Formats: sequence, structure tokens, C-alpha cells
Amino acid sequence: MRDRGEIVVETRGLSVHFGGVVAVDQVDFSLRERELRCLIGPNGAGKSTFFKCLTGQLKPTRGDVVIRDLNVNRAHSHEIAGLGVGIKTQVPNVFEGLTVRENIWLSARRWHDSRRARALVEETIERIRLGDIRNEPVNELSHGKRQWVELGMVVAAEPWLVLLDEPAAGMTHEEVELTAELIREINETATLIVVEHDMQFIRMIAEKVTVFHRGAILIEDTMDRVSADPTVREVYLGHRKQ
Ligand SMILES: Nc1ncnc2c1ncn2[C@@H]1O[C@H](COP(=O)(O)OP(=O)(O)OP(=O)(O)O)[C@@H](O)[C@H]1O
Repeated sequence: MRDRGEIVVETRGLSVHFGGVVAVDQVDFSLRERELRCLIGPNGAGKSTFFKCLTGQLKPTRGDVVIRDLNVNRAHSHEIAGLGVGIKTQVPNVFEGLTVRENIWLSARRWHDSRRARALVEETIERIRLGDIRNEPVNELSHGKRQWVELGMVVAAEPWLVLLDEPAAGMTHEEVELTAELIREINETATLIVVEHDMQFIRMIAEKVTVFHRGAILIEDTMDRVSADPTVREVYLGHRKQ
């Protein structure tokens, strides 16, 4: 693993309750600059709820979310994006009737003047390998390609921190491989948090993995150590039997 910088994302005693359900239970989490961290765990473990607190989609019941020394507990998603954070949620965020290029342009132009945005669109199309489909309307694309357009929209804003919720969901094996490659490339310039179910995909990208179970962090370690851990195996296998 490469040398790590300062802590850029931190949660302290973070809890989210939905009525009687404790979805996130007093989580202390920290992420250093230039890390690529995967959040995994069985269904209902609390990953998405935790992720939504980082992106401003949900407000914590208790505790704090700190991004680069700024408490963002009460911040909305657009305010968090304004800090230079690129967010891809599970809900699609593309403009269906517009082309790939137009979608990426809108994202780039949101944060940059038109000259810089034009350059960023070209860079992004090349970086995310969207050249062949640049003029196609997004609503005519396969599911996998649409996910890449969304990744392009995130990258076009030049974020220093990228938060991705299930970027490989519903993709073919080949698409998953390319997505892993893209994510590793994005990590050359940005810090990442990736929530994902697909273990094969996680193996392709993961350095350090945080495993959630029942709203809390069960273990945090390299993918090799995590997959060999008997408790983690039990949690996953036990879950699959249900
Ligand atoms: N809006 C909500 N209202 C009530 N309960 C919720 C809500 N969102 C999540 N939960 C509950 O909180 C717990 C954690 O859910 P969460 O979606 O965060 O888990 P997850 O690890 O992301 O699961 P998955 O992998 O299935 O997406 C679950 O028990 C879930 O049913």
C-alpha cells in the first residue's frame, strides 16, 4: 500500500435510527487522502445508510460526519458536492434524452467556465472510454454503459473525493473488469469510497476493506485478511442460507 496522507473523511459515533431500527450504530470511521476504501457487508448491514450520511442524503440521528475538518452533518448533497466531492448514488442521475457528451458537458460546466468544461469533456470521454458512444442518447444505452456515463459525470467535475454506491451493479463480467480499471485510474488522482456487493469486483480494486455488520464495523483490513476471517465468512455464509 502506498503512503497515506491526512485524514480527509471521519465519522465519530455516527448513528442512524429508523424508528426502532438501528441502521448505523455508533460508527467511528476514518479515511486518509488517496485511499481506495471498499465498504462491504451482507444485506441490511448498514452500508447504504452510512454512505448516505457521507453524501448528505440522510441526516444522522447522532454523531458527526467530518470532511476535511468541516462538520457536514447538516449539509445537503449539493453543498457536499460543492466541497469537491463526486457522488454516484444507486439512483440514476443522468439526463435521459441527452447524449453522452451533453450529459458530461452539463456536469463539467456546473463547476467550470465553458473553456475549461470543453477541455474536461474531451478528457473525460477519453478517460472513461466513451468515444464510440459520445453522440448517442443516454436512454438508448445498455445498463453498463449508462453506469460509465455516470462515472464520467462524476469525473468531469474533477473531484478530490469520489463516493460510489454500487458502481458495478448489474454489469456483465467484462464491464465489471473495465469498471475496476477505471476506478483504479480515478484513484490516481482522487480518494475513493466504494460500496459494493460484487466480491469479484472488490477483489479487483480493494486495498483496505471495511466490513459492516448490524450497523457497526465488524473488521477493517486488507481484502485477503478479511476474506480469510472466520467471522466474516460466517456473516456472509449465514446470510446466504436465509
Ligand atoms: N428508510 C428506511 N426506513 C426504515 N428502515 C430502513 C430505511 N433504510 C434502511 N433501513 C433499514 O436499515 C438497515 C440497514 O439498511 P441499509 O440499506 O443501510 O443496509 P445495506 O448494508 O446497505 O444493505 P443492502 O446491501 O441490502 O443495500 C436495514 O435493516 C434496513 O431495513
